[in-house]
Amino acid sequence: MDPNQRIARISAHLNPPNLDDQVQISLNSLLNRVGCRAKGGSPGFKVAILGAAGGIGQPLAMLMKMNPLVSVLHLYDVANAPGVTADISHMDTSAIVRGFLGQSQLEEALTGMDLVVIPAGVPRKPGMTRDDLFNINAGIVRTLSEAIAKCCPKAVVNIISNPVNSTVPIAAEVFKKAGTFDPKKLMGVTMLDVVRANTFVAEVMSLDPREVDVPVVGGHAGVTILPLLSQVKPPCSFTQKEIEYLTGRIQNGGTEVVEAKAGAGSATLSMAYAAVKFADACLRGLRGDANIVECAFVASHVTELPFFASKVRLGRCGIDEVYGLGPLNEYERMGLEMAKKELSGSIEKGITFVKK
Ligand SMILES: NC(=O)c1ccc[n+]([C@@H]2O[C@H](COP(=O)([O-])OP(=O)(O)OC[C@H]3O[C@@H](n4cnc5c(N)ncnc54)[C@H](O)[C@@H]3O)[C@@H](O)[C@H]2O)c1
Ligand SMILES: O=C(O)C[C@H](O)C(=O)O
Repeated sequence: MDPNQRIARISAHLNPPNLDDQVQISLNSLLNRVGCRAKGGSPGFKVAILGAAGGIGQPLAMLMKMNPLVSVLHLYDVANAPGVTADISHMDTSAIVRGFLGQSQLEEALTGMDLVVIPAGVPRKPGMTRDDLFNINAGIVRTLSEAIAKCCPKAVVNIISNPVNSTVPIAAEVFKKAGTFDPKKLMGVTMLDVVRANTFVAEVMSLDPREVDVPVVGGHAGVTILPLLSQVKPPCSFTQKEIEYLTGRIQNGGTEVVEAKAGAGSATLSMAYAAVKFADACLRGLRGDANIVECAFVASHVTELPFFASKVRLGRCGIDEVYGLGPLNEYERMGLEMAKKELSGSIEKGITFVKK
């Protein structure tokens, strides 16, 4: 198709001829006011990465710069943000990149953002649990969330910093205090568990990992990571030995990388890949694409706990629907009880940290 014809077709889609200008403007301002994106809004999204100079932040920034849905990319860190920004900004893709260094530039980094991705914080070393990171990362996530509440309260927020089972409740509590909490906008990123589960199941079943879809629910630490192998697509039948091997490997995927890196940090490259996969799903949802379904750790009524990871449908306002768990087998029901027990303490710890 001739490029001019293509532009005309796209703009007709963004601005349907049956809406007169005044109606379109009112619709846009109404949707903006409730924190949703309108048809006819900017074709690109503004994305900030907080912790952009870190092990995850750098490859994540590179992959986001390659994403055609991103028009503006803000890279914030307390160290080395200018260097990473200069480097990434030379890539010949369309997103405009700006760097922000240190607390004094945090508010500028956040103003006007549609999506904020947070990989700021310290990673594990061998022998540590994710909860051992709480003392340092809880404060970092609280500070960053306070700035989000002030500067871009309608942004979708993707939290990567560990322990996710506590940092998401921390962010929620900060937003509640500020009066800006919208459960549709806050998501803990558990996509790496799904990415790992797809890979390991594909290995066992000799499938192409791109064709495998494993729901992983619960949370993001040890036994709270609950792969639902009875719901794998395409349908697979596993032996009990395979189920135990796969469940253990998926739950310990993070530790496998921490030990292999032997003190040099935790998963960064696979995490950047997973973070971009999830961020891209959020952006496609904001754009209005249909049927965008991914797993994430979110405010939830799926169990008695206030937060839980399950499949969610992403849309123009963030999360449009949180799905239930579907039918579980006996092994998964036992796993669910163990997951809930541990999750409950981690969620409470996050909430108490902000309330105290
Ligand atoms: N959700 C997941 O699946 C998942 C996967 C891997 C890692 N993680 C977590 O992501 C976090 C980051 O891991 P990493 O390997 O990139 O660590 P890293 O140490 O390589 O990078 C962290 C970055 O955060 C920056 N930072 C520290 N304090 C900050 C602040 N107050 N504001 C902004 N930036 C700040 C640091 O300067 C650094 O550049 C860790 O907590 C890790 O456990 C989560
Ligand atoms: O394991 C870690 O500490 C990092 C991350 O949560 C992971 O799952 O790789």
